Amino acid sequence: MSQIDIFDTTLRDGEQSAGINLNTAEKIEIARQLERLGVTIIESGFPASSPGDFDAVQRIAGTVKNSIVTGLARSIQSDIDRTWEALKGAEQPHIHIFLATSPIHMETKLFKTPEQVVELAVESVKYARKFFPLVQWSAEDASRSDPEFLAHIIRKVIEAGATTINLPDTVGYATPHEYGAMFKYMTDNVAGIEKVKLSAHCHNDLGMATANTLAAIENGATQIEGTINGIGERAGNVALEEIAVALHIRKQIFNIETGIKLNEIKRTSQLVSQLTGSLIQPNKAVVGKNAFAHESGIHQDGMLKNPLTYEIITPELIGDAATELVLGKHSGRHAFKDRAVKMGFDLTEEKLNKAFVEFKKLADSKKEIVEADLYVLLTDQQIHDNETPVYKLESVQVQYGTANIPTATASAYHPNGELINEAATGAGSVEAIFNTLERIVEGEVHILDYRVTSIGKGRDALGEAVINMSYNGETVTGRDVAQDVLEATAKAYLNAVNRQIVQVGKKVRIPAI
Ligand SMILES: CC(=O)SCCNC(=O)CCNC(=O)[C@H](O)C(C)(C)COP(=O)(O)OP(=O)(O)OC[C@H]1O[C@@H](n2cnc3c(N)ncnc32)[C@H](O)[C@@H]1OP(=O)(O)O
Ligand SMILES: CC(C)C(=O)C(=O)O
Repeated sequence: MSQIDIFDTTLRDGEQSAGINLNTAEKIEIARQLERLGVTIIESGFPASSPGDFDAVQRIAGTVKNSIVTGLARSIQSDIDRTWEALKGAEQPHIHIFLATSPIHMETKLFKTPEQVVELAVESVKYARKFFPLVQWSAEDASRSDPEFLAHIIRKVIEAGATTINLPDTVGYATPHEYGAMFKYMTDNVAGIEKVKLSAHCHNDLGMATANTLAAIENGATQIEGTINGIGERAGNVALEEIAVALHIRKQIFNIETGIKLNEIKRTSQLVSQLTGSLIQPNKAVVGKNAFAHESGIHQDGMLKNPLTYEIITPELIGDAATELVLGKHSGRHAFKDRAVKMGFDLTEEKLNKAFVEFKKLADSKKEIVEADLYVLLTDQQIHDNETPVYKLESVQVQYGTANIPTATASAYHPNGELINEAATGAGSVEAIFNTLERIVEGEVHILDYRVTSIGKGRDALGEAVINMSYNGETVTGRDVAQDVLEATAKAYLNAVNRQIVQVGKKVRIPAI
């Protein structure tokens, strides 16, 4: 198995993302985690660009011991001098010098002829080698450069002392075939290229950064540059976690070792997201919130029977929590039953089926069913006894306005099967409901306690009502949930009454909720 180097540029190209600005302390924290992750090189900034970047690069070089620390510089002596100032205390001083080689950049940005560009590249590499044992030279916009010219300038900078040659797809323009072909062309046509490291640096403008990087590896790249979570200029850089995991999962194809501690990936990703304030899209490969979440019934059934049916990466591999079978409208009975059993419910098939029907109804109106929702649903099934007739709420309606007296109307089936309609007023909507239901229910009710809370998070969280009452001299508690707290209140009221009726009917004690 051969080894490739991982060059992390989260703190340089990653920080070039619009809206990201890390201070020195944050950069040091990320650098320490990158070191733990096992990256070979940390590009910690562009020392000549600002005093803040200079400070961060210098301090990271003094802190990190197990990864090489580098800084970016233009092909300008003062940039190189500044980088040396920042990095001279590093264990293995390394500089990254770049110069554009594509016609469009040379002509319209640098205003230089190809010959002038070669001369400048050679001069700057020679100058840098006076100080730095390790000099990486990047041909900015390599993928839009003329291959013959690129091969020529690479020969010259290798002669001048470059120890790494980087061929960036600066604007994310190349296709995997083209990018791989460029590496092959350089390996075939530049004598001595095997003596230096050959690096890939891909941007994601067309969503091909990962594929391009893998194509470079297949065609001779020995170093990969990228960022954590794929942050970076415009659409970002290649996400290093994707490369590391792809090389691991498909090792039969690549036969490559990266030195990355895969189980540090999740932690690194979260730290970078937190400190940069750059959120990770939920469906992001490897580190997205949904990367290990299975929502549909057929997938969940497969996962329960054999996880390999739908899971090519385990969350444990990258240091993430366990796989999640998210219960929602696409879930099936197998996943539902599995969760009920894990939650400690031991229901008959019939009751599970009934709960499943209720679950599907609820899932139609709620994005995600959380355990608290399930708890209520399954508990209801556990206590519900079809043989004892009970009260059943048909409908409830409340009229409320600051200028009106709150009035509730309700219809409910009496245990004898009769549909009863009643209305009453109250000091508020809840009292109006209580007063209305008191007219429907036979017997004496005294409300002892009442509370409402929300179940789950977000706007579509369910409302839960819990009512503790004395009914016909016995203390009972009723609980229910609904999208609306007033509906939950009416149901909880009748549930409390029904629990007493069922207890009396069965002559058994039902445990308190
Ligand atoms: C592909 C990449 O990601 S390259 C890295 C990009 N990163 C950054 O630019 C972040 C940090 N940059 C900065 O803080 C500033 O741009 C600085 C401090 C580096 C330079 O600022 P300024 O001196 O005001 O120049 P400005 O950024 O406006 O223009 C860049 C100049 O560098 C020149 N230049 C660009 N690349 C190179 C290079 N590799 N070598 C030499 N000169 C270069 C440009 O031609 C332009 O020169 P000009 O002023 O003669 O026209
Ligand atoms: C400086 C170089 C390597 C770069 O960031 C790019 O070309 O994208």
